Amino acid sequence: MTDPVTLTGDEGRIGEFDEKRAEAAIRELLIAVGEDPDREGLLETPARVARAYREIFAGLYQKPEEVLTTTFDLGHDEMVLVKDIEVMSSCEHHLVPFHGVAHVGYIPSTDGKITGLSKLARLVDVFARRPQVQERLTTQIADSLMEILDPRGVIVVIECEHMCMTMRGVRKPGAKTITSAVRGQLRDPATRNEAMSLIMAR
Ligand SMILES: Nc1nc2c(ncn2[C@@H]2O[C@H](COP(=O)(O)OP(=O)(O)OP(=O)(O)O)[C@@H](O)[C@H]2O)c(=O)[nH]1
Ligand SMILES: [Zn+2]
Repeated sequence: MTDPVTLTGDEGRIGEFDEKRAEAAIRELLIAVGEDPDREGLLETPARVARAYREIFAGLYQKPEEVLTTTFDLGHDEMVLVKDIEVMSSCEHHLVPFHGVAHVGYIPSTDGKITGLSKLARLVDVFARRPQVQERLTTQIADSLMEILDPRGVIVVIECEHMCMTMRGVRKPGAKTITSAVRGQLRDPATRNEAMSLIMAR
């Protein structure tokens, strides 16, 4: 078993993942849906699901500044854009997945402070691995980049399919939700259009 981790979400809450409590809750849920948690196939399920949730919500215990630690002063002052970063998140209304891709771009600060490309994908994970709505996921990525890298502009575009709209409820597989957040110089229509055409190019 992994050690308990301290909860350091951006809302400043303090706590840790309570594996025993999660396990008991899953057992209760199985009983509530009319299953028998003591039948052989389900014996390990509460513990397994608890461990799965710990992983799925791991972003609750990470701070964005912890993943954006590697920065370089390269003096590069043009746009940097990483496209098609896989997003795997959980809808906070139904606790089922929504998944798709994120495109994250920024124009570095005037002194050219940039970060490692993989760190942008790690930043997406920090916020995706929490109970989320797509709009908040999008703005949290944009705002934390602005705060930590002090860039001249940021653009975040996310395209996702929500399982709560496919496996239940309205049942519309294939429907995609697109959200965007632009900050700083990327609000300028010409710069924003340049970024959007790079994002849309296949
Ligand atoms: N804005 C937004 N809505 C979301 C997101 N994920 C799920 N939802 C929506 O949250 C809403 C919750 O609506 P409710 O009426 O409270 O729940 P419900 O009865 O399960 O709704 P249905 O999904 O329409 O069956 C639904 O319309 C979902 O499609 C998201 O990331 N952003
Ligand atoms: Zn949902």
